[in-house]
Amino acid sequence: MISSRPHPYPGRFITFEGIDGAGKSTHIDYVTTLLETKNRKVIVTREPGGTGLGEKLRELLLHENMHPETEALLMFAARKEHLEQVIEPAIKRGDWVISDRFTDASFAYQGGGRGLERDKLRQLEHWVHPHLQPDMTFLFDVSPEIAQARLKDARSPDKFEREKAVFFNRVRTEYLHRAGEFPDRFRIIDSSLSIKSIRDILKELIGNLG
Ligand SMILES: Nc1ncnc2c1ncn2[C@@H]1O[C@H](COP(=O)(O)OP(=O)(O)OP(=O)(O)O)[C@@H](O)[C@H]1O
Ligand SMILES: Cc1cn([C@H]2C[C@H](O)[C@@H](COP(=O)(O)O)O2)c(=O)[nH]c1=O
Repeated sequence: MISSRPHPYPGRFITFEGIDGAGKSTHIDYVTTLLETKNRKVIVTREPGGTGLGEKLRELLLHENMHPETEALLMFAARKEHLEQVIEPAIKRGDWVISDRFTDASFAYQGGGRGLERDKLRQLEHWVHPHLQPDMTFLFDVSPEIAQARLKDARSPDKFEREKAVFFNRVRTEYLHRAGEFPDRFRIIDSSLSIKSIRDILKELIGNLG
């Protein structure tokens, strides 16, 4: 059972989620600047990654084929390091942590995309962070067709980005399912809107976070 309080610390933990190319990175920069103008100390990080070991695991995860359960276990292994070394120390100090992806991505990609049972992922979630959840999760929701058109020519695709639209439709559906399970935490952003419209929405939502 996951605790109803997100965590006991004075800082804030905000996560950005969505299918590849949904626009997370574009808006992380904007939200960081917004928070810094309010004199918040902001730590921007990402998953998989965020630590020395996590970045090594990211290389394997994004480029090597492996069994879906191996993929899930390595995602959570990287997450444990990330929590211990970066996320928890920062929010204990009172800083604001913005992470480009967290556990919802494992439910969406390894669960929805690869077909792993939710129950197995819940067990890993409970093992790795039983008493910590993000304060707020922005889900950038957009069709795989729009996202893939945006990513086209941006960079050479990794293992996930080479997946077909049918995979990303399953990932998107699982993200929306997760948002339905945790409506207090999730804010769903229509990522087909213009960058300017999304910024206006984010400004209002961040303002409400205190
Ligand atoms: N609302 C938007 N309208 C039009 N283009 C956008 C919008 N948001 C982002 N883009 C463009 O789409 C591309 C992908 O955006 P971005 O890198 O932010 O996505 P991402 O979700 O972080 O992707 P990934 O998960 O693969 O890292 C970029 O070229 C960005 O400028
Ligand atoms: C945390 C996490 C990530 N993934 C996937 C999702 C993306 O395709 C890549 C990360 O690339 P990005 O450009 O930094 O978004 O990893 C995953 O499958 N499961 C996870 O738990």
